[in-house]
Amino acid sequence: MTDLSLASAVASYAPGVYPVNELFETIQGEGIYTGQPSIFLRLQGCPVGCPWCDTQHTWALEQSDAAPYGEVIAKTEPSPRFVVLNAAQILAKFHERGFTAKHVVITGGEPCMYDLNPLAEVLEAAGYQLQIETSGTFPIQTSAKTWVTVSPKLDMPGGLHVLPEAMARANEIKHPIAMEKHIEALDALLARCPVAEHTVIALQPISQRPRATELAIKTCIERNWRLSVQMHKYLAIE
Ligand SMILES: C[S@@+](CC[C@H](N)C(=O)[O-])C[C@H]1O[C@@H](n2cnc3c(N)ncnc32)[C@H](O)[C@@H]1O
Ligand SMILES: Nc1nc2[nH]cc(C(=O)O)c2c(=O)[nH]1
Ligand code: SF4
Ligand SMILES: [Mg+2]
Repeated sequence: MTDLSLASAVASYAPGVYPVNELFETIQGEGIYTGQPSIFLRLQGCPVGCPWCDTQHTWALEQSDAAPYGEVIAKTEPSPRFVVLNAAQILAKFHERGFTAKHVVITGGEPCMYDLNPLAEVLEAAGYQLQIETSGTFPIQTSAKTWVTVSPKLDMPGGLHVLPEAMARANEIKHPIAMEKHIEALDALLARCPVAEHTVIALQPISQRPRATELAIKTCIERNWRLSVQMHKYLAIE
């Protein structure tokens, strides 16, 4: 799928309407909210193309993958099938499914391809707290209260750039790393795009690789940064 056809597929959704690849309740496994019971809403579509991405099934947004809600929630394997839901329908599904978490993680795919304000308005009015997981390559359209986790993507095939305003808005930077050069790239990004004083910085080893994990631990101790280890993968949960 070309970036242009992805962009026009995204633009075909009215504000407040979202293609949902997954909707489930689990424990947040990454970043500062690790351990927090959370509802995960995974939106379809991403043009960034990280070669090690663990959700490559969310990249394409093909109309032929639109599916009924029942099929999407019954998935047992990752697939690009998605259901189109509006904000009120998403909230209704939370109630119907008996979810008890009050923390909602909006991820993807790249959720910031969509205007998340209508969703934030509905969910916050119902007492939910929002967190978004984003690459920082699209303008962040969400409520002021949303916890924004930016996982910067540098030199990825999508050729997109991290936006200075995304870095400035971030409550948390969660940088995936495997090699020393990824830390150097983060240093250069932080010099070019400053973050707020309270912004938490975390390193996340790519795919549990032992050398990446060792490097992340060492660097976090040296810099007084946080370590994020994708706890759900160690626990083999969703
Ligand atoms: C799948 S992405 C979706 C949200 C958004 N596109 C982004 O990249 O932040 C969610 C998080 O998983 C991280 N991630 C994806 N694949 C990973 C991997 N193989 N190892 C470590 N982190 C990974 C991303 O960096 C991001 O922090
Ligand atoms: N448990 C769990 N925690 C997560 N934190 C971020 C995730 C993501 O895919 O964005 C994720 C995920 O897929 N599962
Ligand atoms: S930006 Fe996120 S969803 Fe897109 S390819 Fe990279 S890790 Fe995967
Ligand atoms: Mg994940």
